[in-house]
Amino acid sequence: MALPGCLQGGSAGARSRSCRPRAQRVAPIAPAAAPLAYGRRFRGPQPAAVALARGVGEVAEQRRERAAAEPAQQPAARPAASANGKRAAEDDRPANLRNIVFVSSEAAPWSKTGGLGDVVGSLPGALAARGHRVMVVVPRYAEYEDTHDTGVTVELLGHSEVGYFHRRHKGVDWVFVDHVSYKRPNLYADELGPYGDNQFRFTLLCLAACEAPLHLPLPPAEGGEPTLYGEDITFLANDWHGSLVPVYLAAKYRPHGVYTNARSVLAIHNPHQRQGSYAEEGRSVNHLKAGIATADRLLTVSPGYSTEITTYLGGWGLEGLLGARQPVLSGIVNGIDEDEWDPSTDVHLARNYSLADFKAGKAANKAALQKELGLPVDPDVPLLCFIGRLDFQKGADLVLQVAPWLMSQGVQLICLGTGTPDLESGLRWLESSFPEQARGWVGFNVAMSHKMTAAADVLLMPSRFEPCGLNQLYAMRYGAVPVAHKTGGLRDTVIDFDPFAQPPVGTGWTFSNFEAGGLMHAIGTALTTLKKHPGDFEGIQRRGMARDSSWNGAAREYEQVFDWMHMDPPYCR
Ligand SMILES: Nc1ncnc2c1ncn2[C@@H]1O[C@H](COP(=O)(O)OP(=O)(O)O[C@H]2O[C@H](CO)[C@@H](O)[C@H](O)[C@H]2O)[C@@H](O)[C@H]1O
Repeated sequence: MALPGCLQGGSAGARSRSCRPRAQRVAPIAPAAAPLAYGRRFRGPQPAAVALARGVGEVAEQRRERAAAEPAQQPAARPAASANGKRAAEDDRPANLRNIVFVSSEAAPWSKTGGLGDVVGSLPGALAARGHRVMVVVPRYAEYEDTHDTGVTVELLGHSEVGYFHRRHKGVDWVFVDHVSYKRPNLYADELGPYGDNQFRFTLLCLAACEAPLHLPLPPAEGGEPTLYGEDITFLANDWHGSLVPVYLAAKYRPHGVYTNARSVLAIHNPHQRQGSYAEEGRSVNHLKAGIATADRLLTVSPGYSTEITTYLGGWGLEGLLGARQPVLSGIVNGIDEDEWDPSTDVHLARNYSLADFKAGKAANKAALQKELGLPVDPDVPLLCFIGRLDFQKGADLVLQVAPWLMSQGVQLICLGTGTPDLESGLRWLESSFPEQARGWVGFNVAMSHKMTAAADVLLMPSRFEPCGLNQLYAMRYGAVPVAHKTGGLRDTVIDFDPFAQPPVGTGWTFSNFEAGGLMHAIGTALTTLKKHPGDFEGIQRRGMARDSSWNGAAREYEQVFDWMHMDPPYCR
């Protein structure tokens, strides 16, 4: 297949006029020598220079010879060992065990600005627990504790030398790419806007991730000598930051016989992200578009959103391309990190609780939060919370719009978020206008987000669009009832309460019209149910808490996508 037009004209990092870089551009692909021990470097005259001189074709030929002489470790032969000592149940073992490499700009707990960090912090562990060998490649934004320098460095994009730090945690190889451009106070932007070199920074990440399985000898989960992941890789690239992985596989590696058995999935968590100053206005290369055009499979984080994204209203200008690739576009609802978000063990809570004693547990957490924030301590006043980025997506403006009406309903409202200056000012206005009833916490505070989720009766999620949404999943697990806009993943995960169904069904309320009236109507119904039909409200809480939000089910669906993908030839050859 010819490479699509969006790739022609070069990328921010490679500035090549052609899709296929010349042989000398691929120097970092190391020759297939014996596996490298920790501490050996690619810099200097040896491997990189040798690879340069030989060209990638020769390197690939050597790999094949070596593979014939020493058959590579077959992932499928490994036992389903795991992360936290957990093992996939015997009847729930994946048909094919794979070498999976995540490429992401964030992974909690090391780096997180939102839901992407949560997902990449927890899904890899679930896949490792099912027996896969899993590596996650993320930037090394800071000096992370408990990571060690592998000593391996590779020179990429001309003169940019990256190093690799490593930690084995929850059965996963966490690999941190070290480069000076990642060492900034924030991940993507400062007060002047997105960093001007973001495209370079994440081009570098993609290349470093492509090189890691070839260069980085890591100890296998079951112990023993370090081995390379090799070439038989399932890449899982996330958002625009990882989008050049499929491009490089298609344009740089496969044409030279490297990664011919590798495949790539592009997971779209949020297409409405700024990658650089002008990128989204079409005046620059669009990495996400390039990834969509070249990945073997596409994923979004809910079935609902996978449909919305192919429409004019949800595609952010990419709906045509996404529509054309709809046959390979799947939607899988996120799971949650059940260790971090568990009310029975959560270290941030004033009192831990479970389904058995949730009413007393939530009452204790509500009182503690009211006291901490200087609100009147009152068990009977309904407590509504909002947590999220203060931007166009999350609909904080709608919450502020209905706030005066809400206050007249005799509730307490706590909002936590950070984002655009106007909405941050809005939170301050809320608190100063209604000091007896409202708090607006401007900032990113994980502990506070846990406390609020435990204390809340109702969690507001009036997102304009929402690929999946995690806060409503956390809320349900903590017995807070979501009131959400009926969009994307919120539509898929929040089931409207139906008091007439036998037995009653529902885990919250949604509203269809994105306007103040829609939100007020849904909140009004929730408050009436809470006050006048407490038994019904408790049933909603119980069903939410019992909902299965584990990653294991989602991991199974990911495996299905991987299996389909590996049955097909590469999309771009
Ligand atoms: N001020 C603050 N203080 C503390 N914690 C805060 C915070 N603001 C946000 N958070 C936390 O950040 C996470 C946000 O996750 P979401 O899924 O709701 O949104 P996000 O839009 O970032 O993610 C994108 O990717 C995810 C993952 O796929 C999709 O679910 C989502 O729809 C998509 O937009 C939650 O863990 C939340 O608690």
